[in-house]
Amino acid sequence: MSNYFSMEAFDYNDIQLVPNKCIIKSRKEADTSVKFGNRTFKIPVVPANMQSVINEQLAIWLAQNDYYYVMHRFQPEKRADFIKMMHDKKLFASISVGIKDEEYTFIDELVKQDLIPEYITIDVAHGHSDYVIKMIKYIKDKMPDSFLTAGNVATPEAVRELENAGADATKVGVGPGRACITKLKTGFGTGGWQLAALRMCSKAASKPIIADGGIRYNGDIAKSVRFGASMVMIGSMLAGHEESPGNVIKIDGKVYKQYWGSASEVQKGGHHNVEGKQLLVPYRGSIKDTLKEMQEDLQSSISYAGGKNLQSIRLVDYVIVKSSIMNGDI
Ligand SMILES: NC(=O)C1=CN([C@@H]2O[C@H](COP(=O)(O)OP(=O)(O)OC[C@H]3O[C@@H](n4cnc5c(N)ncnc54)[C@H](OP(=O)(O)O)[C@@H]3O)[C@@H](O)[C@H]2O)C=CC1
Ligand SMILES: Nc1nc2c(ncn2[C@@H]2O[C@H](COP(=O)(O)O)[C@@H](O)[C@H]2O)c(=O)[nH]1
Repeated sequence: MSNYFSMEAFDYNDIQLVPNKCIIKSRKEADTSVKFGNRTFKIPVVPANMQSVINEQLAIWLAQNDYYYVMHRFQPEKRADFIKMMHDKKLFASISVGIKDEEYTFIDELVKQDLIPEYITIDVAHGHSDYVIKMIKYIKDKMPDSFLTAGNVATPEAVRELENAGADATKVGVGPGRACITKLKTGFGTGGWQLAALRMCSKAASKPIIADGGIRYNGDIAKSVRFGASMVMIGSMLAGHEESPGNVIKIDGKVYKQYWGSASEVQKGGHHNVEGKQLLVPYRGSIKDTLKEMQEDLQSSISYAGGKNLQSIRLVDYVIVKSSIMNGDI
């Protein structure tokens, strides 16, 4: 049993990273690329595998442009064709699965048809579970060459157990999401201390971690990297784009897009075990520009870290400033 009472609880708002002497002439020299599985991606950012964030068209564009993506699992019958379509285009396939009985049949069917995705993500709310461990073992047995991420979890114990079961990466974050009401409805999760949870989990991890949920500013990506993330999963900040699946809504001359949680009533089509809500996020133009801006801001972060690549961010000092980083600015 871990003792969390003595743990320092802090979140993205509570931390500032401490600059080091700059060693590059231009921020353009800073390398933001990250290896995840067998591939190298432009930035350590992945749009959330939610139906309000990603669709097939966006997945194709992301894969074509060296961004990591994870397709959602909410149209299960389309997943086999999706893998085939991506492979026909010579692109990598990255899908999500759940843990219900029919998912075992789905994995068997993929193996039978020789449709092996390069990346698989086991995506459930409470990933520290024997049923997730069983699914990890099943997938690694049937598809040993697929890079398997499992989540979501909140503790070092969970990270270790999923890694030991065979997961190639774990996804950390229970309840910090913008569309999340898990923290309110169940009293559990990493809402308000996601960054501290990430720190704790990454100390225990021997494989990559995806930090999932709670990113509100581009600088939070660098903070996630500092505290051990190899990848950062983002929902709300990537949901308001031209390419995003949500409907456009206009109110008083302002333009928004719908963003809904994967455990919301909208997604589930019913009101049992609802742990998510729908909200509006401001329309932000093309996702291409937002991803480019994230890359440029990360290049600046690397420069402030006094290095040339993401590794330099992992080594910087930090200060806990307890919700005062806005300094009255907003
Ligand atoms: N990151 C986060 O904080 C959260 C994310 N989500 C997202 O919502 C989507 C739906 O998630 P989920 O409901 O897990 O998917 P599923 O509906 O596939 O449920 C997962 C399975 O685990 C069982 N289960 C047992 N305990 C729990 C529990 N506490 N929470 C959820 N399932 C449990 C479920 O059975 P039964 O339904 O009968 O209980 C079901 O068989 C996913 O995309 C998930 O990532 C949802 C909540 C939190
Ligand atoms: N508790 C819930 N969490 C959810 C739900 N749908 C998605 N999610 C998680 O949120 C992140 C995205 O977070 P954001 O802060 O960037 O918006 C996503 O990747 C999931 O892990 C939900 O219905 N309930």
